[in-house]
Amino acid sequence: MAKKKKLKIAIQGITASFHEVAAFTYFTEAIETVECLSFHQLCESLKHGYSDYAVMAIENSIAGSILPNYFLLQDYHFSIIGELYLPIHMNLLALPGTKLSDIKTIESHPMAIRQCSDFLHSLNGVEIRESDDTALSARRVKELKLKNTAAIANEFAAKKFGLQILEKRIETHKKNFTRFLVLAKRADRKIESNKASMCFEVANEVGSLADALTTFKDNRINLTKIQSIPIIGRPSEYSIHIDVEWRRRKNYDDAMSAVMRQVKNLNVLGEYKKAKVEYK
Ligand SMILES: O=C(O)C(=O)C[C@]1(C(=O)O)C=C[C@@H](O)C=C1
Repeated sequence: MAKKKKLKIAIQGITASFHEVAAFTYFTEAIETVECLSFHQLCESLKHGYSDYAVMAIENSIAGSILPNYFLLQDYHFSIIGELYLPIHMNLLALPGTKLSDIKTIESHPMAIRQCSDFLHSLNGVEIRESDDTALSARRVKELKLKNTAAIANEFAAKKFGLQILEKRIETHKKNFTRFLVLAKRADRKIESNKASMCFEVANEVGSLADALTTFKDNRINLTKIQSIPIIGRPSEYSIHIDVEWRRRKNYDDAMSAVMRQVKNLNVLGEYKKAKVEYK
């Protein structure tokens, strides 16, 4: 029997990155990951068909929204077909035999650095360097035998690249999670959805945003996220991104047909199944 082809999933970062963990956690079928060293590259991979889906971090419970990714969602017109909340545990990794006092430089992905700011502020005289990916930083320490550099990454990266964990769980708050979106080129009509993401613009007038949000409230639609996104070239004007969830589909449909008349440039970015936040 012919072997079933594995789904190709674009991830930001390399093997053992948090994106790879997110991809293997979300998909139950056989997958292979397509490594991308930026979120822009990840979108290009999906756009040109080098991957079937993409997994994209969108917000973190310590570091907040990844604003550039909201722009990418608007620009690429992909469909959000799912989401995942992944618990994030950060570790400081170094070559075996290294002591914390040997470390002169710490490098990692900027979102990882922001999640460990309390720990990093407690160190003196250590240079913090941003990289494209947590796992890539770990691999660099190993491959270049960097004796005075440590990487912030997960425990899989420690194992994969043969590094020692110098400090465990250095995230500023132990209940730390990153929300990832699963993107496809087209919407999947088979998905039984109870959550949606959308963006729109409102007139710069008293109450225009409040009116639109009240429409959701009146239809018993729960707002789970609101993010304003600057409109480039129109200073002080914003596009509003919201995530909403519902119990009864009819409530959502009713709210949408009313909201459509209250806002401009309404763009539904995806309807999908809401994920649970499970702390470990
Ligand atoms: O560097 C990684 O390992 C990533 O997968 C990127 C990323 C991010 O973009 O937020 C993913 C999860 C964590 O929040 C830290 C970094």
